[in-house]
Amino acid sequence: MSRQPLQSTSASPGWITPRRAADAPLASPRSNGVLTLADHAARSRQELELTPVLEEVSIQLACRELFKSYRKGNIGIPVLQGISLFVERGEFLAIVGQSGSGKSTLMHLLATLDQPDAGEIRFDHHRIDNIPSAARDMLRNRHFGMVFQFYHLLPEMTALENVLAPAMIAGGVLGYLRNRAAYRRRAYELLEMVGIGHRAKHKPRELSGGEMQRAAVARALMLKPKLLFADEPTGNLDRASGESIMRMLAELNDREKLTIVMVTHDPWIAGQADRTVKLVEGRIAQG
Ligand SMILES: Nc1ncnc2c1ncn2[C@@H]1O[C@H](COP(=O)(O)OP(=O)(O)OP(=O)(O)O)[C@@H](O)[C@H]1O
Repeated sequence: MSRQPLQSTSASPGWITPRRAADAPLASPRSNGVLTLADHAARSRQELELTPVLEEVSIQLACRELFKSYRKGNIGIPVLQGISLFVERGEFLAIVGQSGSGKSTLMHLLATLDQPDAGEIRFDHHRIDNIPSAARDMLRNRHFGMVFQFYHLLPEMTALENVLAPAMIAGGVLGYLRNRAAYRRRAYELLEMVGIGHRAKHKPRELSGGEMQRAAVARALMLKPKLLFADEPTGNLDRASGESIMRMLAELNDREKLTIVMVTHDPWIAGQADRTVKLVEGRIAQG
């Protein structure tokens, strides 16, 4: 993929602030000392000027020198030890490594489900590791799709309702009700697209593993994400179901140019991606 220089006028994504970042005073704390979302966006722009390596427009997600430890009593268990990587727009990246090497931890940080101890993460050139948790929630809801090994579908909801859930969260009850017909149409279309339209009214316990993962993919696509994170998406499936989920992801990447970051320990699954990054004991393996 060709790289182009950054256009520093790139628009601020809607999840940061309804105000344009360029309009905000540069990183000025409010009188009560609390930074607003606009301040965070502006600060990101300031820092951007100091970090040319992350400025290329083709780079959608990047992290630099990420460290993460877990605490067990008084003992810190280092898991990530200085991870730097980037993901280009439209790229399909696989993160591989042995069990315990830190793959899921890294993906959780990149997807803002957890925060690093040190280092930075940028999405569309904006810092996302240090923004308030409400902004992180909004970012995930509006711009990230997530697919997990164990599906994480809500058990009391039908497949259709699970697919609709991100729209309900994004718009609140009123927003959802206002656009209910359009949302339901899209949810049905997505269930058809992933091949389980006939299971729309079924609850997760009435679906096979492969069907649950298809419903999870449809849910992840509901709000047209810019980036899809998939953590061992085939890890709980038999070979045939796993291959068909992978064909679906590869097609989304090919046709829709959807950026995908996938964690897997399976070499065949990783082979479906454009590029592979290998973790060894919390570091990126060289070569
Ligand atoms: N919440 C936690 N508290 C303490 N330790 C944790 C926690 N989550 C993960 N770990 C530890 O961090 C290390 C990395 O875990 P992680 O799940 O990121 O590895 P992984 O490469 O995804 O492994 P797998 O392929 O088995 O899922 C492991 O040693 C794990 O035990």
